[in-house]
Amino acid sequence: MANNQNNHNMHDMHHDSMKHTDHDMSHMSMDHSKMDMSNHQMAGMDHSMHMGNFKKKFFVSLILAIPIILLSPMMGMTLPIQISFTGSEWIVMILSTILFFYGGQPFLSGARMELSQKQPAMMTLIAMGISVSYFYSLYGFIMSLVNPTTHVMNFFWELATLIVVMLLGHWIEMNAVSNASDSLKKIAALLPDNVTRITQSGKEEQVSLSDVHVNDQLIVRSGDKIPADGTIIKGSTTVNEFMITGESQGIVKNIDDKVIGGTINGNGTIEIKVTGTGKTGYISKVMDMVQQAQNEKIPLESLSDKVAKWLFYVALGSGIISFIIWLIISKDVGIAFERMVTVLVIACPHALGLAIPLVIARSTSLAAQNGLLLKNKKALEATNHIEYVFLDKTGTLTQGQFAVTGFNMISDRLSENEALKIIGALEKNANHPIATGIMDYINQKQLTPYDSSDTQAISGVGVTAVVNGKTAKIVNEKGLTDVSNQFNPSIKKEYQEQGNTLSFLIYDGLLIAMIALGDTIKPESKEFIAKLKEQGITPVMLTGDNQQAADTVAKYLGLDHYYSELLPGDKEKIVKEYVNKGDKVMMVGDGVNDAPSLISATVGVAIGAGTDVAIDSADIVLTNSNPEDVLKLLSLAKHTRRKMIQNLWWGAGYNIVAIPLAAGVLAPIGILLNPAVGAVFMSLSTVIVAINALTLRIGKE
Ligand SMILES: Nc1ncnc2c1ncn2[C@@H]1O[C@H](COP(=O)(O)OP(=O)(O)OP(=O)(O)O)[C@@H](O)[C@H]1O
Ligand SMILES: [Cu+]
Ligand SMILES: [Mg+2]
Repeated sequence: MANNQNNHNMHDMHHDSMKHTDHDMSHMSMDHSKMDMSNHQMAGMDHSMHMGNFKKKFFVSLILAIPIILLSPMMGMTLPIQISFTGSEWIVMILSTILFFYGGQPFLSGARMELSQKQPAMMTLIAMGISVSYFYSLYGFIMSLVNPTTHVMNFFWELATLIVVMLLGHWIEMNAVSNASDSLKKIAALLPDNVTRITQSGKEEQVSLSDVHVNDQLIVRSGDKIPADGTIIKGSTTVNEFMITGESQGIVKNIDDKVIGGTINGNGTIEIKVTGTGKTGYISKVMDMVQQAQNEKIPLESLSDKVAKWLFYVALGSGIISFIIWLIISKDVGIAFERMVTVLVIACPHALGLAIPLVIARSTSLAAQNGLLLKNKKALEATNHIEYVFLDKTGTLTQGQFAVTGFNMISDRLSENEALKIIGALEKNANHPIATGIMDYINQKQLTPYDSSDTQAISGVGVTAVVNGKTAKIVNEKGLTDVSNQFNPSIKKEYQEQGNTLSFLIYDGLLIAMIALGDTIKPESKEFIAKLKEQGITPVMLTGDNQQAADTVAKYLGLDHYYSELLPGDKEKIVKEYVNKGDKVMMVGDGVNDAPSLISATVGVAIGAGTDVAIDSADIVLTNSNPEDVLKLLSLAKHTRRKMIQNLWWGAGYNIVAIPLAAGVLAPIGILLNPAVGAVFMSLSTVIVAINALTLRIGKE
């Protein structure tokens, strides 16, 4: 019901009418305690509260309107079922008065709100429309009582139909609004009420979800919804994470794998250890993000606000002008008033107020279902103008799952196993994908790493720590500046040609060993690069890895541009250079070393499996680790924009035709709308806008 002049406005209004009206809450399936959400976090909820309100008012008003219509003499027309008797005009007047105050109440208090904020808008227009009809009719009624021979027309029946149609229109519309933001609600309603917890003594107990805490152990049977975020401690299964990633295929999960509350457990029974529930849970965080995104304004929205404001004055002006002209032509105040009311009603910029928000609501929830989390609304808009996509290599274009492909001793000071134990000591606490690959290798050999202290990452180079009292380092070639011995370059040649990443162990200033690791390119990456190029977007790879490895990947993927051996600062510098030149740049990355450049880019996109820093720095998060989701993002951005512009036309542009029509320019050829028909037109434009928003899809290109 509120047009979105601004969000505060909306909220205030909701609270305002919440105090005054009773709500039908029965349709609300959401349990607040579960997710700990306030009204402000879920715009959709506010709307549905009003729906209850409009629905009831609509039906009551409809019942009141029937006798009014039947008992009213309709401007000379005689209906077959026309009834009137002595005193029946009193019934009409009394029922109309009730209808005006009861059915008109949402519009009247909405208008009061708008006026108190000095922002007259659609509620004011509607309120003016119904007030003019009511008070003029009342005046006509009194006049004909005083002097039965004067013929002052009243249009109580038109008032009645107008209010009924307006209530219906707003009810339908709220329905559409809440459908658009429905998928968020669906996510919230995902969690089961009761869960099975394992007590300390190993027994099973049923508890309600609100009593579950972090570190509790829960049993999730096959087919059940997973009630909280957690780590699997027993069993294995497949999980359907459709709600979060848009990917409907089950994902295999084993012990130590993470599961997300709200997703659906497939064929296995598992025990999980809870890592997050309620507010700390993943879904709750996602909803916060989405909500935040909906709270800022994009340029098209500010435009629609401005147009809506103008429309108010245009409507008021046209209303007054048509009143004057019709008064001159017809010399009948009643007819002139009727024209004015029709103009006021038809111009209600209702559809306009909803044009953009509805598309945004639909677009954000569509995005969430497809594994694209928009942390920032402007980012989606900016995505439309992207010229360059900068891509991190490791973890973005490649799997980021390293396997050791070779291990060569350079010095014979230490044994192979000793060298590996030192490497293990360095890598066991590191979180780089290389570290994970190396640890797998060491574990396979069943070696126990030494203890280490003072572990420190050398960004873009490697790791250093103190092991057995001496300084140990694992570094790439950049880190080989101060070693006392040399190595024969022929040992690295073959590995390098195959695009391996090479790391060297330095212990106590001596170069000890070389370890080569290979990563695999994601199968989707090649097509992704090709499609970006097709769309005229230039892909550029930015990597901290060595030149050879970068070159191999670039050649394979058909990338014409790449930068290698970059330190985190270098990535940011390159991004900034382009941005400062005025280029629109999207950065896609996952690692710690991508975070600064994600912030600097026009649009920063983090790959979901990435590090928290990357996710925090990004504008958009892809929950799947599939780079092709960038294409979905581009498509969504394009379609969203298209729908917004279409909706602006439906919401505002239709007035170009409707206002003159309502004012009666076609009266000479016999077309004259009455206020209720005007209200139908205004509702129609809103419904069109809503349907248009709901049909937003992500394209295939
Ligand atoms: N824990 C580590 N163990 C061994 N080498 C490391 C480690 N961390 C970083 N390095 C070395 O530093 C290089 C750059 O790392 P950095 O994290 O900056 O980039 P990256 O993530 O590997 O590549 P990309 O930028 O494509 O994601 C790596 O290629 C590797 O040679
Ligand atoms: Cu309206
Ligand atoms: Mg990286």
